[in-house]
Amino acid sequence: MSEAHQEFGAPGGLFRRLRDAAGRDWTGYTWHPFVQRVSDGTLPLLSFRHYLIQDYLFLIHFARAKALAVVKGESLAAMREKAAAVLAILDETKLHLKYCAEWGLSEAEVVKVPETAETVSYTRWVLDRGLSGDILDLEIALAPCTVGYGEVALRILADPARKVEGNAYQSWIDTYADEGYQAMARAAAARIDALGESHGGEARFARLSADFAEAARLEQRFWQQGLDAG
Ligand SMILES: Cc1ncc(C[n+]2csc(CCO)c2C)c(N)n1
Repeated sequence: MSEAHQEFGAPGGLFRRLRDAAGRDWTGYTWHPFVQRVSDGTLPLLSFRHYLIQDYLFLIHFARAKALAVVKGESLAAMREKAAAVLAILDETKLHLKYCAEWGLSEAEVVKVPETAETVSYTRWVLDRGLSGDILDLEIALAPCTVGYGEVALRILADPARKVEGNAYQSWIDTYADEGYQAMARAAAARIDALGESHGGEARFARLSADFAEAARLEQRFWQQGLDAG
C-alpha cells in the first residue's frame, strides 16, 4: 500500500490538513531511517536498545501529559476515555520491560538511566502545550505520537524491503500493526477532526500546524538518538 498515510483522518478534516501541511517533517518522522532499518531488520541492536530504554522513560512522561487530558476533558465520557488511555500507555511499557528483561535489564535498572536531551525536550514540550493551552492544543501535541506510530506500522507492512522471517524487531512491529492499535490511531485522528470542528481549528490553523510539525521533528530526533547510539 503506497498511500499508507491516507488511512488516518477524514478527507478535508483537521488531521489530514495538519499532516499534509507538515509535509517533509511528517514523512521524515514516519519513514525515518530508523524505521526503515527496523523494517528490513538491519537496525543495530545497540540502536534499538538505546531507543527502547529512552522510550520507556518517554512513556512515563507521556502518560503524565495524557493525564492532563483527563484534567482538561470537557465531558465525563471524555474524562473516562482519557483515564483509560493513561492506563493503556502505562501498559505499553510492559513490552519495553520484556525486551529489557531479555537483555538482562530490570525495571529498577531502566528507571535509573538518565533521560537524554531528546527525551526531555519532547516530553516536556508536550506537557507545556497541555498546561498552557486548551484541550485542542494538548491533543495536537499528543496526536503525532499516537497516529504517527500507526502510520509507521502501515509503512513497514507495505515496505518491499521488509524482512519478515527472523526480524529481531517483529514483536515491536506487531504491537503497532495490531488491529486494536490501528483502531486507536484512527480514533485519535477522528478526534482531532472533531475537535477541529468544535474548537475553531480553522481560525487556529497556523499555531496548530506549527505545533504539529514541531512534534513530528521531535519524533525524528527521538529516532535519530537511537541511530546515533548504534
Ligand atoms: C517516541 C514515541 N512516540 C510515539 C510512541 C507511541 N505511543 C506512545 S504512547 C502510545 C499509546 C497511545 O497513545 C503510543 C502508541 C512511542 N512509544 N514513543
